Amino acid sequence: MKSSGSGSGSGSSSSSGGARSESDKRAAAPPPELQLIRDLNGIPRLILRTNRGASATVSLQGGQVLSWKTERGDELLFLSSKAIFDPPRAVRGGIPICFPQVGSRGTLEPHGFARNKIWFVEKDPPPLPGDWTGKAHIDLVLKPSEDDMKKWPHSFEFRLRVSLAADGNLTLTSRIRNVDGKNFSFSIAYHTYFSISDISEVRIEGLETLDYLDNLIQKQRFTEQGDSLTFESEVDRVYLDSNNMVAVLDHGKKRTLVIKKEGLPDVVVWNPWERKSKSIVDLGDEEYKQMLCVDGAAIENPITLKPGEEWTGRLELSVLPYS
Ligand SMILES: O=P(O)(O)OC[C@H]1O[C@H](O)[C@H](O)[C@@H](O)[C@@H]1O
Repeated sequence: MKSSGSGSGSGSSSSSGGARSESDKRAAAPPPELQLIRDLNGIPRLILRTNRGASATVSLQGGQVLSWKTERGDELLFLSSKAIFDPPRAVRGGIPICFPQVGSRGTLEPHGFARNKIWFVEKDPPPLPGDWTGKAHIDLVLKPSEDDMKKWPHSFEFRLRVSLAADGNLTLTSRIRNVDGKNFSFSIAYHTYFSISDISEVRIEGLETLDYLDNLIQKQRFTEQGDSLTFESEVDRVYLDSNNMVAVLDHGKKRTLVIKKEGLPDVVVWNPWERKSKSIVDLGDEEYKQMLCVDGAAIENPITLKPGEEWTGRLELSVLPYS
């Protein structure tokens, strides 16, 4: 577990009385903090905070991000008011990690077992290339149990770094390593539940003209025709081979959630709408209006790793004022 500081603070000594610039104030502020709390079931949760007050909460149950707040305290992720905190069940909301299977495309439980496992904090993970200066982060790791190996007989190490930049951007970096003697293949999704004003007030940009598999029509393939995606009924689709940037424009909340992704060609879009919501015990009947799942994923073409190989995938979430 680590909390990286905000850099060398270069320039912070230049103010000699008078009004200090924003960057001076930030450089002088204490470094980002990492706080440990426990939920009602004793499962540890870690809270990352930036100097300016943005925060993210990560549970060791599932390695699941449960909350992501701006510096003004606005929650950007949806968490159901009916959420059930009863391990090993994944919590309805936040960002569950679907691995090594997404949905029911395979023989495992829906969305695979990673979201139902307790992950461990890793104090000294192998170095991760890239510039992490100024980002508070934690490193988690999941390795298969004997039970997991019975269901999915492949030895892997799944490292997840959750980091929060000084500007509040949230990044989830996954590294999955094959430590087995034979190849294996997997699918993955960051099943991101965004908090929205109202489903009638949002649209998604960045999926226009793409092919998608419609989970509601036997995974049949269609091509998106519209300018941007709006919602009038249940949607459960896997958009294929998308650009590395997708945006959720929320007219009601006057903000745009931006999803940048690497190594994750597909995008799942899910809203259960009224009828399905009523059948989901840990979702309020009307809560479908306040949530929209937009997941960076690798589904259509599962990722294959040879012995010793490692795959990296990254999701970066940010929020902009709506224009
Ligand atoms: O209820 P869960 O197992 O968490 O799944 C919730 C939803 O996740 C994804 O978005 C799938 O595409 C949906 O088919 C599924 O209903």
